[in-house]
Amino acid sequence: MDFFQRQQQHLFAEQCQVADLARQYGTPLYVYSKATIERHYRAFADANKTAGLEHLICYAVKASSNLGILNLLARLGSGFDIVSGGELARVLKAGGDASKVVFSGVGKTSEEIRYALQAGIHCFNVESEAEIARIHAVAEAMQTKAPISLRVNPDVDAGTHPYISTGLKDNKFGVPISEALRIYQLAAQLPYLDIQGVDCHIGSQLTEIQPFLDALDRVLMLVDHLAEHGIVLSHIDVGGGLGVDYQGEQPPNPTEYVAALATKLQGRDIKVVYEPGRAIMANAGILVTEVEFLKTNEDKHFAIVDAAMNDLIRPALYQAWQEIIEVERNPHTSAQVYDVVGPVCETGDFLGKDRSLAIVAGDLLAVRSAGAYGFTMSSNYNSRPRAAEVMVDGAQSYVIRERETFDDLIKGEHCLP
Ligand SMILES: Cc1ncc(COP(=O)(O)O)c(C=O)c1O
Ligand SMILES: N[C@@H](CCCC[NH3+])C(=O)O
Repeated sequence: MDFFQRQQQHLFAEQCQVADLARQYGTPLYVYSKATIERHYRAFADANKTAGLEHLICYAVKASSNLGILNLLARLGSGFDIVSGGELARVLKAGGDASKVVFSGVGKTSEEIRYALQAGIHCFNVESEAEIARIHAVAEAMQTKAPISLRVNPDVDAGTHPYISTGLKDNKFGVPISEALRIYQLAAQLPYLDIQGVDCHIGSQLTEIQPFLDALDRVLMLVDHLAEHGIVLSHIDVGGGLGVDYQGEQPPNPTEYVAALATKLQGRDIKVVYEPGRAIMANAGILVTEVEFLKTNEDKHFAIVDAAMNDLIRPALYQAWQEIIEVERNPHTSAQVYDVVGPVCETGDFLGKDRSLAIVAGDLLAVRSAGAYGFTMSSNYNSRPRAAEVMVDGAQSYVIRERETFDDLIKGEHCLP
């Protein structure tokens, strides 16, 4: 039975053999499905059209920033949510439209602000008063107006992992919603700023709709309050955060999510901006790895694989659970419970614990739901070259990032003279 037949949710529609890809491109290997990315993006876009909402979908580049993926999304009409000058460079290189870019993040440098203004982005999502002053100063020096939204913190519990919750008052993101009117009034006085909207992102991997709706209620109250004070906004950025099924979670799908927001937005003449990352990419990608050795210490069985925490850090960092399955069923062995670990010198280097797998050395495993915050969070720790990335398109596959070589690892470094 092959990998795709075993996919219960048919996330990869292509009839392409993962084992063939692993043989062709080597492991560890990130494999993405073009059809799945397109389907997920269109689910957001179509739901907005159905609801009759004026909208802009700004894919969160941090989820997966490969040029091939950005290019695919740009061709579908997507905008982009960026958090650095580097992400803007990627978007532009991939053919993204700068006028559909929103720039989030608490620590934008003057250089990044200048670059974004030169490119002509849609909006800066401003996260503090100090940042307002900085953006204004850069815009003034360039004799231009900077489009801004204020990221407000509605103090809503997203009910997600504390490391990926962003909308509580003790998180570093945004300004307290109670301070927003004063800060908008301050910004309205500054001649080189152009107030466009309001922004709110309460966290990632949300599996319930209610926190989104609670946050939107608070933001809408602010929008009305601002209008009473003569500050009329042209968009509401609802952020990203829609969760996915890693381990049987049942988050609303993009259609249900957009429909629920739309009920609150009915009758309002305001554009909605979305910043989805995970919902588009997580279940459009897998990480393929080969079993190097099987090892038993006392009662514990380990499958030592050639991918590690440097390739996929989510299990180590957030105790995240991602399904691990055999790429091909091995008829010559029976299932055993393993910790699936990498070669990195850290006890926390695991991809999964207590997984029942029927494997021998040389077999291939696939870590599912690895398309978001997988490759983008990878590193060269332990001087390990980063994996290749491949896009599957029907029966075709394309390398969208080549595997790093040992030489790549030492480029730009110098011994002492
Ligand atoms: C400001 C902002 N927008 C969008 C996203 C994308 O979130 P997600 O991948 O959960 O959709 C994030 C990450 O949490 C974020 O911080
Ligand atoms: N990196 C996180 C999500 C962070 C979202 C960024 N604000 C994850 O893998 O779940």
